[in-house]
Amino acid sequence: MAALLRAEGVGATLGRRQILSGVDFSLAAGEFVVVIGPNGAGKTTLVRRLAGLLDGKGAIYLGDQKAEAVSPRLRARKIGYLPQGHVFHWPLSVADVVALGRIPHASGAGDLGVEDRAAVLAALEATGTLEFADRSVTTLSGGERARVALARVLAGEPQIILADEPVAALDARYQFIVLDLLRARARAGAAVMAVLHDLSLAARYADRLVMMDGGRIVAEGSPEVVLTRQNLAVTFGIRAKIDTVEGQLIVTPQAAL
Ligand SMILES: Nc1ncnc2c1ncn2[C@@H]1O[C@H](COP(=O)(O)OP(=O)(O)OP(=O)(O)O)[C@@H](O)[C@H]1O
Repeated sequence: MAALLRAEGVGATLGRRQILSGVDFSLAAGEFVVVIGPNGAGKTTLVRRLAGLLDGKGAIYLGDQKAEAVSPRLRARKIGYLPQGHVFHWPLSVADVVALGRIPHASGAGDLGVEDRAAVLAALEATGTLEFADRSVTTLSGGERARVALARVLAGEPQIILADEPVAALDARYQFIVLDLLRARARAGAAVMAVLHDLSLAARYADRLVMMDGGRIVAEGSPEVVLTRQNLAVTFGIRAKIDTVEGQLIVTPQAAL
């Protein structure tokens, strides 16, 4: 299937450090790709580079157009970026925060139309945040805020979703709900990439896994191909038990090496 997002030989330098180098990556419509890697591997940097928030070597394409040739407004409509550990600084209501996700679609006056309101409501419902739609985001728990941040992204109905640790703050039930939601977006035709730390969840949800280390992609493919004892030892520095239970790969980290 044609890639909605493609990176060719991308790099990024932060401070004076080369953080990413020579990364080739693609994300097709209908695909759910999960990126894994140890702390400092460059996952967030890759997500930010793909989202157009960092410059660097290489090229990024949206469809067959270079990303920088696409207007910022259209880019914002196409790409939904969920940052890691998003912090809200303003005491806006949850409904208003989620409505911000419609800004790239707004008319000149910025008013919400019928479609906008429907998308906001659907995102609130899907993320279980409708029940506190009128509350200020600053009064919510960490997991509740994380779901509001996701709702804002979903409200924009982007073709491409780049989610950096979307379930890190969530309880076990909401981890499934949110990953089911992201997978459903992919099945409905979006191209979805998520960074996850839980390797069993990564295996369960990924159509394709991308393992990073030292700013590079070190393994890529099906969970069975990527999540080997050897790769987990070399890349994560862990000894792990790998089982298949009811067709699902389960990774149990056992010790740091
Ligand atoms: N502004 C900066 N200046 C120098 N180094 C930076 C800067 N920002 C990030 N880094 C470094 O770049 C490397 C990659 O960071 P990045 O946030 O992409 O890692 P990550 O894989 O997302 O890690 P984590 O799992 O901890 O979130 C890290 O070693 C980090 O310290």
